[in-house]
Amino acid sequence: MLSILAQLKQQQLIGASEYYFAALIAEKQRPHNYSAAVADLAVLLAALITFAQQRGNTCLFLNEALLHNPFELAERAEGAEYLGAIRSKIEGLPLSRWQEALAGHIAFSSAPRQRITPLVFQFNALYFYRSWQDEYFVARYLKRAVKNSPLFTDSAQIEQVKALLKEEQSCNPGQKIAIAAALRQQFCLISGGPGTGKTFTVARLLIALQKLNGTKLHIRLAAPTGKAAARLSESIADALNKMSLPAPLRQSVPNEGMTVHRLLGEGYPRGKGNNPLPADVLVVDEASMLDLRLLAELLKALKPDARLILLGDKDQLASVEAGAVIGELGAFLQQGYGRDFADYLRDVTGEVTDYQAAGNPIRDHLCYLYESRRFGQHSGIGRLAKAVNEMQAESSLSLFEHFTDIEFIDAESAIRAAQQNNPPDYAARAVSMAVKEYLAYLNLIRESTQFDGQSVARIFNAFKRIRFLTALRSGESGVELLNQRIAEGLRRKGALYFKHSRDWYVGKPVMVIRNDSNVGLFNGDIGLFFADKVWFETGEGQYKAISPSRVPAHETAFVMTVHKSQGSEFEHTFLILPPHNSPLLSKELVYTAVTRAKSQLSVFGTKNVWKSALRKSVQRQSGLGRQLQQD
Ligand SMILES: Nc1ncnc2c1ncn2[C@@H]1O[C@H](COP(=O)(O)OP(=O)(O)OP(=O)(O)O)[C@@H](O)[C@H]1O
Repeated sequence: MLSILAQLKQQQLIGASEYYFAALIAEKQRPHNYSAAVADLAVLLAALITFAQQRGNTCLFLNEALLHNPFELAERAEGAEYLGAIRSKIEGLPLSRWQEALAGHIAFSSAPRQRITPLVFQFNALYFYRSWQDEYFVARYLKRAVKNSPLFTDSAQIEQVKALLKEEQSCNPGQKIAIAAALRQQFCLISGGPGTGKTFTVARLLIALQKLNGTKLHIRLAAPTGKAAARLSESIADALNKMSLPAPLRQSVPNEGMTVHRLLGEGYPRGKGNNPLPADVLVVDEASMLDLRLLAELLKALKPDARLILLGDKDQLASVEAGAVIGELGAFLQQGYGRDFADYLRDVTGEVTDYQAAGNPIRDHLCYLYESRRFGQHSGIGRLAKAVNEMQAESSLSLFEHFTDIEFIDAESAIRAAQQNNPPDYAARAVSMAVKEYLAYLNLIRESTQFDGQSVARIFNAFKRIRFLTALRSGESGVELLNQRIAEGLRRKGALYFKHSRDWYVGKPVMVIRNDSNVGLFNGDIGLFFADKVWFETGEGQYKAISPSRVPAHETAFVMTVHKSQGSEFEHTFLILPPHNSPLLSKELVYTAVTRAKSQLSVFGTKNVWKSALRKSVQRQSGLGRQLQQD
C-alpha cells in the first residue's frame, strides 16, 4: 500500500504529509505482525484521514462514497489505475468490518476516552485524536450551555426584558429576537450577511445586559484576526456613540477588541482551567473564521458561567483549517424554534415565530438577521449574493445585465485567443485592468513630497478603493503569478522600480500572514512600502510606519485569495475566476467574494466556471451534529 501512496505522491495526487504519516504508521506497526490486509488498511486510512483534514474536514466518513472515490481519484483522469490498485489491496476486508479488524491495532481506538491512540473511530467516521477531542469539547460546551439555559424563568425578569426591548424601537424584528435570545441563553450565535446589523444589535444587547446586571458585567470583545478585531471595535464604538447613554453605562462596554489568540494568552494556556479568562460576557465577531481548534481553546478558557455571543455569517467560507462549526450550527436554524422558546419570544418581543415540535435544543440558541442595510432593494450586489447563496447557477448570470453595480467580464474571448496564440494567456486582461487601477495609487506616492497623516491617508484610500481577489494560490489565475505579473506590468509602465519582485520597492503592498504581537501586526494586516518604511493602518485615519525588517511573514497584496479577504471589505471588489473548474471553487467561496464588495463588483471568468462554482456547496465532514444528539 505504501508504494501505491508513494506513486500518488510522485504524481502529486496526494501531498507529502499524507504519505509521511502513512509511512510512520507502517513503521510503527511493523513489529506487531498484523495480517497484510489489516496492515494495508491501517496505512491507507492514515493517508486518507490526512487528506481529509487537509481539506478542512474534521473527520472522514467511512461509507461507500469513500470506497468509490478515495483521494478524489475517481475525479482525476490519472487516478483510475491507482483506484484499482487500492481497491484490490483492501477488497478482502469489507467496509463493515474495518473497525473490527483494527480493534486492538496500536494506532486505532474506538473508545478514545478509555484508550488514547493517534486515530479514533467514532460515529462510523475516523478522526485524528486531537480533532475528535476538540469536537467532543465543543459539543460538550454547547450541551452544557443548553442545559444552563434559560438563565431566567421568573416573571419579574421576563417583564424587565420586555421593558428593555420596548425601548429598542429602532430594531427590526430579527434584531429584537436576537437580543431577546442572547439575554436568555448562555450561548448565542447571531448570524447574518454584511450590513444586517450584527454589531448594531450586539451593542444594544450589551447595554441591555449591563442594565439588567447593574453595569457589573466584565465584557470582552474579540475576533479571529487583528483586522476584524479593529473593525469590531470601531463598529461597536460607533453604535454606542449613536445611542444616548449615561456615562457609566456607556463606559461599561469596552471600545477595544483584540484577537482571539491574544485573548487566549491571558487565560487558559497559563492557568489550564484554574485561571479562566476574566470575562462574564465574551463577544466574538467573524466567528466563521474560527477553526475547530481555536474554538475549542476559546471555550476551555471561559469561566463556567460566562456568556458567549458569536457573530458571523454562516454562509461564508469556513476557515481553511479543519472545522466549520458556524456553518454546521447554522444548519440547525432550519429546524425552527422550540415551542417554549417561541412563546418567550412572542411574549417579550411581540414577534410571532414559527415553532416546530421536534428538533435539537441548540436551535433555540441561533438567530438569523436577514435585512441588509448595506444592500438595499436596488443593489445588484445584494441580489447576487442571495442568488449565489441559493445556488441559482443560471439565473444569477442574468442579474449582471440588470444592475449597474455588478459586471461580468467574460473571459471566453481570452480563452479563444489563447487557443490560437502560443503561449496561451487567460489572465492577460485581468492583469492589465489591475495595472490600470493601481496606477492612480502609485502616482499619489510619487507626487507626495512629504508623508504626513493626510497624504498617508490619501495613499491608503487610493489603495483600498479596489481589491483583486482570486480563488486559487497557484496556476495562471493563482495569487502568486498574478501578483508577479501585475508588478511587472506596473514596472513596464514606469510606475514601479525593482530588480526582483521579492525586494521592497516603493509602492509594494503586502499582507501579513502571521500574527506577531510584539510588533502589533496580525494575519491579514495590509502594509504599503514608501518613504523607506512599511506603513500600516492602526485605526480609522491612524497609521504606523515600521522598518521592513520587522514586518512578520508576508506576501505581495496586489491580489489576495478570497480566503484571506475574509473580514475585509472594499469599495470595488474584482474577482478573478480560474479558466477551468477547480475542486476549490464553491458557492461559499463566490458568496464570500461577492459580499466583500461595498459598492461595485467585477467578476472576470467564464460563464461555465461561474455556474460550476455555484452548483457546488462545501460539504465538510464532521460529527458535531451527532455529538450534539448524544446525551
Ligand atoms: N435597525 C437599524 N436601524 C438603524 N440603523 C441600523 C439598523 N440596523 C443596522 N443599522 C445600520 O446599518 C449599518 C450596518 O450595521 P452593522 O455594521 O451593525 O452590520 P453588520 O451586520 O455588523 O455588518 P458587517 O458584517 O459588515 O460588519 C450600520 O450603519 C448600522 O448603524
